[in-house]
Amino acid sequence: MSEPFDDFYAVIPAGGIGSRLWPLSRADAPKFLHDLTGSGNSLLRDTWDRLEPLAGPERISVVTGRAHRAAVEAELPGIPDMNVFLESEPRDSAAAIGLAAAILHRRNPDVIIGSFAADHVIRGTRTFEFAVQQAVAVARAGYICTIGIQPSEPSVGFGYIHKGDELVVDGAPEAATVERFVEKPDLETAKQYYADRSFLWNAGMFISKASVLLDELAANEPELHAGLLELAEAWDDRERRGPTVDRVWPRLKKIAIDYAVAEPAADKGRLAVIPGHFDWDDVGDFASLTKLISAGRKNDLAVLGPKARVLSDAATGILVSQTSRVISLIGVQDIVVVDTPDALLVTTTEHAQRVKGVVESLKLSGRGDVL
Ligand SMILES: Nc1nc2c(ncn2[C@@H]2O[C@H](COP(=O)(O)OP(=O)(O)O[C@H]3O[C@H](CO)[C@@H](O)[C@H](O)[C@@H]3O)[C@@H](O)[C@H]2O)c(=O)[nH]1
Repeated sequence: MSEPFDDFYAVIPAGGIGSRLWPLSRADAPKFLHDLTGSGNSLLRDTWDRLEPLAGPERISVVTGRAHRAAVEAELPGIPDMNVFLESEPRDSAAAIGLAAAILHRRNPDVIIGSFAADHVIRGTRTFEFAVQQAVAVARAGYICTIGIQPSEPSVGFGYIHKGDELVVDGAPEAATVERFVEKPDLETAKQYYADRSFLWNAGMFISKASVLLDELAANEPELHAGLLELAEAWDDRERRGPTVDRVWPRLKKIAIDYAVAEPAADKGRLAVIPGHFDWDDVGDFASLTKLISAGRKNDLAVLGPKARVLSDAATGILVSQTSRVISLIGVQDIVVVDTPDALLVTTTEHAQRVKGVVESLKLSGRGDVL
């Protein structure tokens, strides 16, 4: 186990709904609260357990919606109350991570923060810890450090990091500069990046001094930055926190950290990268969930659900069951069936990315009750 660094705080933004995993993932049961690996733990709990050796329970904070407070505290009984930052509504990742940066910076101006998505699957504890330790060293040198994963396909669901020259930083032998950061390119561009081994996927982790992240936000999104400082100033005063959140939070710009910070920081030479040699999966849709559960056994049907009752004959793909209904699948390939008490999804792994479109349509047609 590695030594904790006294000035390092881990931040877990836990707010994404994971709409490509609907109807498994819902507004009131988002992806990070599910056990998708069969470990017996939610993804959020696994994230906490991964970070604890690096930051210790006193220095891990979670940014989440007010509605998820009880569920988060039940998953993480060791989290101190002052480390739970509650939003009144989702305002995307720049606001969520920026809020934690602003509060923690106000409490300690020298703090280094690392943000780690709440809903990823990572295997390889030692290599993960080594990557984060290097990233903290790079952050101490004044950079915003990302962790990059060698792409295994031309995905359009990730940010791409164009790795530059070696960056000489003590304690970070694998550090490199970043030439460019491109958030979610189109397919043609993704294919070019995939063919070029110097592009890495952004694993959704950003490690920097809180002050450096806030300076970048101030330069690129001054109104968002001003709102975050106002919130941080009132945060530790119990009387003022609630009214300030109600007034300021809903006005904050909705923008992802990748656009608000990573892309512009790369253009200014302030972004760095450490390659991650661990197994990483963001389990963003049912195609990746199928791969994860079937662990390479392509001729089997992957099944998720404690009460699943399935009869399958020559079927491949995935069945997710939250009911006790008997489901039989015969001679269907790469099928995705998700059976819940009030919604049923049937698609194929090839079309898994399009589930997000169903969620959008349901929103527009006023069927928020099944989201
Ligand atoms: N608290 C809170 N957290 C949020 C919110 N919106 C997003 N998050 C959290 O921020 C993290 C990333 O947000 P996503 O919205 O899931 O991002 P993405 O589309 O998957 O893309 C990001 O991650 C990819 C890797 O999975 C990256 O490749 C990509 O560049 C980007 O960073 C997740 O932990 C998510 O829970 C919010 O409003 N509130």
